[in-house]
Amino acid sequence: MSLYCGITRRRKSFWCCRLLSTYVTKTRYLSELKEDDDACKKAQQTGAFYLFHNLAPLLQKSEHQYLAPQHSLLASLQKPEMETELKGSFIGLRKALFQLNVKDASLLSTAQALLRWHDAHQFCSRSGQPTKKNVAGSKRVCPSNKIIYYPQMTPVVITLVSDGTQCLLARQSSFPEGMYSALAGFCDIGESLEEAVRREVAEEVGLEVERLQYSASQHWPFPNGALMIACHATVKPGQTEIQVNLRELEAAAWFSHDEVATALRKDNPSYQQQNGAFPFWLPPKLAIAHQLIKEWVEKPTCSILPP
Ligand SMILES: NC(=O)C1=CN([C@@H]2O[C@H](COP(=O)(O)OP(=O)(O)OC[C@H]3O[C@@H](n4cnc5c(N)ncnc54)[C@H](O)[C@@H]3O)[C@@H](O)[C@H]2O)C=CC1
Ligand SMILES: [Mg+2]
Repeated sequence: MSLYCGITRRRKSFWCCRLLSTYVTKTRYLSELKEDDDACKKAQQTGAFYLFHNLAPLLQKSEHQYLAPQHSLLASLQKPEMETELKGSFIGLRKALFQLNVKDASLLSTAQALLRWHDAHQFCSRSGQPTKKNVAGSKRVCPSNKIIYYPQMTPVVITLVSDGTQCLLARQSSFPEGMYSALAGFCDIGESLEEAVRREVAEEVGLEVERLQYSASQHWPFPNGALMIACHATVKPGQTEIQVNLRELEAAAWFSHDEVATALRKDNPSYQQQNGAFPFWLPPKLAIAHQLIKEWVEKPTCSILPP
C-alpha cells in the first residue's frame, strides 16, 4: 500500500511516495482504532469476534484440539442458546490453552486479560466514580476528573538456572503432578530485571546468580495478565547446594542434560507409575518455560556467555 505525503517548503510543494509494509499498515490501522471511536465502531460492523462468558471463551472440541471459532456481530442470546447455535461450549482458558493453535492461544489470552482488566477497573480509584471504556477497550476514562486508565501487565521473571552441566527445576504444589518448571517470580516495584532474577533465585532456592542472559518474553494470561521475561542464569562454581524455600516451592532439584532432553521429547504423561509416583515431565510447548528449557538442552552453555 502506498503512502503519499505532502511537504510544503518555501512555497514549493514536494510529494514523496513510499511503500509501507503490510505489518506497518496493520499496526497503524490498529493504533488508529484505539484512538478513534467512530473508526472502531465502523470496523466492528465487519469484524470477527471471539465470544466469552465469565472469561471463558466459546470453543469447539475437535479430537485432541480445541478450535476457537470467530463470529460476526451476533444478536444477544442466552448462554445455552449461544452454545447450541454455535456448536461449542464456554471452556476455562486454563484447561484449553495448550490444546489451541498458537494464534488462537495468543489472541484469546490477550482478550481474556483485557476483559479481566476491564472487569476489575470499573471505578476511578481517585473519585470513586464509574469509569467509561472507549470503543476499542484500550483504556478507561473517569468522566469527572479525566484520569485515563490503561490496561496493565505485571512483569514476572522466569529463570532457568544452570551450573554448566545440570539445570535446576522446581515445582509448586499447585502444578500438575510430576511437572517441574524453571523458577518464576513477580518483579517487586523498583526492581530491574536483573535484580528480580537474583532475588527470586536467592529467595526460592538459596543460590547466588553469577551471570544471566536474557532469552525471550511472553504474555501470560494467568493470574491477571503477566509479561513473562525469560532468562538463563548460572550460579557460582561449587555453590550449587539448594535450600528450598518450602513456603513457595514443593521441591527443587538439579537435573542432568539427558534427563531433561528425554523429558522434553515426551508429552504430559498423566499416568502414575507402579510405585505411585508421577513421571517427571516439563511444561508444554506453548509455555515460555518450555522454550527456555529447550534452548538449554540444545545449547547448555547459553547461560555462560560473557555478561
Ligand atoms: N508461562 C510459563 O512458562 C510460566 C508461567 N508462570 C507464571 O509466573 C507467575 C509467577 O510465579 P510464582 O512462582 O507464582 O511467583 P512468586 O515466586 O513471586 O510467588 C507468588 C507470591 O508472590 C507474591 N506476590 C508478589 N507480587 C505479586 C503480584 N504482583 N501478583 C501476585 N502475587 C504477588 C504473592 O504472595 C504470591 O503468593 C505465576 O502466576 C505463573 O502463572 C510460572 C512458571 C512458568
Ligand atoms: Mg516463584
